[in-house]
Amino acid sequence: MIDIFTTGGTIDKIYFDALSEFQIGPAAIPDMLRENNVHVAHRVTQLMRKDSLELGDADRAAIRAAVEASDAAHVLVTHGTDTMVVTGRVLAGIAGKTIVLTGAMQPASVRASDAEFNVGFALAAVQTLPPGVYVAMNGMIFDPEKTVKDRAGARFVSE
Ligand SMILES: NC(=O)C[C@H](N)C(=O)O
Repeated sequence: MIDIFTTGGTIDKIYFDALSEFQIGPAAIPDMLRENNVHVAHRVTQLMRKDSLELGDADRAAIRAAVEASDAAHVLVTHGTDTMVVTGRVLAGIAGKTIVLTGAMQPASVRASDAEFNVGFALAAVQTLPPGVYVAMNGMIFDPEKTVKDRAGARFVSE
């Protein structure tokens, strides 16, 4: 069983035409898994709908509490990329669980998005990596303690 917690971020953004801007909508991952015929046992819980720049300490504590309370050994967290490593650090030290964070640089709702690739990659990572906390983005696995987002390059890099 993979417990999937969604927190928002660009991966879940949808275009609101009346406002001509993107807002965070319902979690993209349930449709994505169904459309891609993913049958691995999983459960999706939307914890919050926030751009990760708006997450505070209380939000991160709530994410940690949800992960700690999960009975699953494999936990996937979808999250905005700007502060993904910050939340990854807050999730350190939860014993016996493989915890993988992923997200997207472009909304899942747009055609040229990295969302499906990243979610597929993260699903593989969460089922195969040993216990610990990882960021799985754009085909690479990162240690949140030693990683930064390179905003200009739209990628993560190890420090
Ligand atoms: N690509 C993203 O997810 C960036 C967004 N500002 C966030 O961190 O929620």
